[in-house]
Amino acid sequence: MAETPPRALTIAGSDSGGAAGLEADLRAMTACGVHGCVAVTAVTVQNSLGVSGVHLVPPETVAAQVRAVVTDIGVGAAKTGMLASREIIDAVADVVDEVGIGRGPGAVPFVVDPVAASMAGEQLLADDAMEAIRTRLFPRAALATPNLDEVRLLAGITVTDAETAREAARALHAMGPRYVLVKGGHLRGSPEVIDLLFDGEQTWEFSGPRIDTPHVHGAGDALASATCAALARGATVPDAVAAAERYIRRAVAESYPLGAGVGPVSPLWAIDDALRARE
Ligand SMILES: Nc1ncnc2c1ncn2[C@@H]1O[C@H](COP(=O)(O)OP(=O)(O)O)[C@@H](O)[C@H]1O
Ligand SMILES: Cc1ncc(COP(=O)(O)OP(=O)(O)O)c(N)n1
Repeated sequence: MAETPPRALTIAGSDSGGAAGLEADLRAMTACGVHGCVAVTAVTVQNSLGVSGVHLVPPETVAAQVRAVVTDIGVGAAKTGMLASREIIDAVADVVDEVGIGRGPGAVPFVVDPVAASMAGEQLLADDAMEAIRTRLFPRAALATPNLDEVRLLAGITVTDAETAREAARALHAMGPRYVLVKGGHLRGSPEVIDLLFDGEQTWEFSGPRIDTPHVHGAGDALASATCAALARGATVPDAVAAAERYIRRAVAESYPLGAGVGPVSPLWAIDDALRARE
């Protein structure tokens, strides 16, 4: 019998196409050496062409899943993905306080990925829920990981270059997260992708050439989950983000077509490496 591995929890929606959402989260956590647990918030009807339906899980069921996982299995870190509604965000904020996820003494780190829209622009978060992310989740977060569309919705800042990215990181940090990672994937004209981590004083820049692929579905989910996994293994936030950045670059480089639209990044690229080595 093997030892129990580190555990992490994703509080997220399901993507029937298996590219983003909790399906991407679990694959990324597995690839990063962590047993992933799930609190499902919503079932989406989704494929490579977009989202055509959303069915919400009752808020009390979302909270009950978190309680069931943490009180029995225990987790070293948790993350959010699609939270869908204000009511679910309120239930999550309450239950993470109850079970010791967040910022109190001895609390396990909480990564808030403020998922607001799908890659095709379909809304994944109700209009009145943005304010709840700002006021109820950000103050509990060790790390917030907005993409540039979410930066605009949350902070009202359109990022076009390094200076506006720094301005956005400062504005978002003032809303409460201990660290903010402004993800640069959506700055499509730029030959480099630059992600900026900020803790209120220090800035870390993670940059690399933009990989030429249209298939980036699930990139943000995999990045936040790899960070959450590294936190569950005991890394600091800057070290966890650095490890996740190395991981996501390779996942984007190994992305593949799937269906007629946008295909996924490859969270399990290390398995492909292992299989190739065995051939
Ligand atoms: N074309 C790309 N080349 C290299 N890295 C990328 C590319 N697209 C995305 N990434 C990486 O994936 C991360 C998440 O992608 P992004 O599109 O910014 O967020 P989301 O998937 O949440 O919309 C980026 O911050 C970046 O590190
Ligand atoms: C169920 C579900 N959750 C999250 C997303 C968004 O995924 P993300 O990796 O943040 O971004 P895109 O891949 O959509 O750019 C989703 N589509 N579905």
